[in-house]
Order: sequence, then C-alpha cells, then structure tokens
Amino acid sequence: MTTIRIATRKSALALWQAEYVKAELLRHHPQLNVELVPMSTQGDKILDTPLAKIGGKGLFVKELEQAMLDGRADIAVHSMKDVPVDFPAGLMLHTICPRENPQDAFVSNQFASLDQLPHGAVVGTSSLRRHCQLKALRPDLTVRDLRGNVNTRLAKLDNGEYAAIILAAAGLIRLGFEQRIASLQPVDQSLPANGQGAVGIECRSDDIAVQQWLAPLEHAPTRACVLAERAMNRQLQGGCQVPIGAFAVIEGNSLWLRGLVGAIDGSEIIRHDVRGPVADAEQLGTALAEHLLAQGADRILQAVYQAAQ
Ligand SMILES: NCc1[nH]cc(CCC(=O)O)c1CC(=O)O
Repeated sequence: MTTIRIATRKSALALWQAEYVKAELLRHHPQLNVELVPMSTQGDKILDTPLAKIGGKGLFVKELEQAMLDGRADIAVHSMKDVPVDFPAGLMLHTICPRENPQDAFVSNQFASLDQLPHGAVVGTSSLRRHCQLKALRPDLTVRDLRGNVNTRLAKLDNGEYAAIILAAAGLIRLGFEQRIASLQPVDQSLPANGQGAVGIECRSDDIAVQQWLAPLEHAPTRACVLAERAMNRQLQGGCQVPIGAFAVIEGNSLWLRGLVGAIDGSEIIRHDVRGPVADAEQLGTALAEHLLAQGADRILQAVYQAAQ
C-alpha cells in the first residue's frame, strides 16, 4: 500500500488544512494510506515579537521543507499567504486547491462593522497590510499588534483588550467560527493579501508518483489568481510582512488583478489594477507591480523596511 506523509504545523488551522488534503486525497484515491506528520516551526516558537520585526522569509515553512528533503514527509500543506515566493532547490509548489472566501473579516462582540466603531477604538491586527488600510479609512483608530493562532486571537478579543479584531475570513470559516464574523471587509476597503484563503501543496520536484496522486486536487481558476497575486509580490520583492495587497478574480476569460502598496499609518496608498487574459496571469502581476513601482511603491517599501530594523 502506498503511504503519503503530510508535513504540517500543529496549529488548529494548519491541522485543518492537512486533514482537508488528506480527505481529498482519500476521496480521489481510496487505495492510499495518508498520514499526518505534525511539527513545530520557528514561527510557532517566537510568539512575543511582532512578526514584522522578526523578518526572515518562510518562518513557518522551513522545518516542513527540510522534512520533505530528508524523506521524512512527502508533501506539505500551506496557507498560500504564508508561502515565500521562491522554493528551495528540489521542492516545488505543485497543487493549488480551491479558494475559500478571500476577504478580511471584522470580528467584534459589540460592533457590527468598522464604521460603527467609536472614535479612537482599539483594533487588533498584526498585519501591516490591514493596519495600513484600517488607518486610511479611520485615522482615529488605535491599531495594536495581535499575534497568535486564530483561537488565541479570539480569546484576546473576548478578554476585552480590543474593540474589534481583523482576521482572514477563511481561517474563521474553516475552524467553524463563521458566526463570529460581524461583517466582511469589502475588498476595496481591505484588499486581501496575495494567496489569502487558498491552500497550496508542496512536494519534491522529482516525485512524479506523488504529483500524479495530487493532480485531481488542483483548481485551475484559483491557481491563475494566486499566480497573478504572487507575481506582483515577487516583482515588488515583498516578504510576508509588508503593507501590500494583491487580489485577483476571474471574469469570463479575463483576470482582474487589483494591487496596492501603502504606508503603515495609512497616510499614503498607491493603488492600481490590470485586466488581461487568464493565460497571462503572471505577466499581469509583474506589470501591475511595475506600475506601482513607477508610482513610488519602492519609496514606501524602503521606508517600511527601515522602520522595522
Ligand atoms: N498569517 C497567518 C495566516 N495564514 C493564513 C491565515 C488565514 C487563512 C488563509 O488566508 O488561507 C492566517 C490568519 C489570518 O490572516 O487571519
């Protein structure tokens, strides 16, 4: 019997995603044996420092990748949002699964939406992208860092430390917390991060057998969108902690990609969007990034990187 071992982080969301891939593999190939190999990553161990200050790309994926290279695991399941743009030699991003709701969610026990928050309210998020867009809409708000997995973040909200918190809707929905979403942030007010809501599967580049098992899990429209979004980030040389939004949708045969780069305090946001054939997804992402750079995105990003040091 063929066994496929899935390297996964131990957070509730990571385990959900690994279980999802396991269930999908078994649904398509009932003859397989699929096992989870849970492990801790560097990113899971550093909980007290804001992510933006730790730097280092791929904090949450290195250990999983080493396990595949060592043959202790065959595939790794990732939130595409957390996957660095480049892969180590010998590994590849093989499969992109159907996207869950890509929007940011407004979660509060008292308020229905962002515009209901009283003047000066404290909002929790650890994402520079969300921070930037929140302050642009509501300069009066105090944005405070909010780390931890989804359960921890909800507990901090319930403790009364924040009037509201912003999380990815996808994580909440997958973990059964959909009813905690007070409202969804419209994408033109909170443009999602590249890859948000999509699950990706990484494997060894030469492991043709595993790649054949994975093939039916692929979702072509999600792949096109995520490739466009990631190409934009790659061209901007943005890591995972940058005030960059990138979000694509497919309309008929055409792909519509929106992007932004902003100052963390929301004082300046550069936006642009492009449309083109779905087949040109990556070129669209690169072209959008070039436009943003020409409009001053590099100046904004340099200031962000300097402030983080
Ligand atoms: N950076 C952490 C992370 N990585 C993926 C998700 C949510 C699920 C997804 O985007 O697929 C989250 C939590 C969040 O942003 O609220």
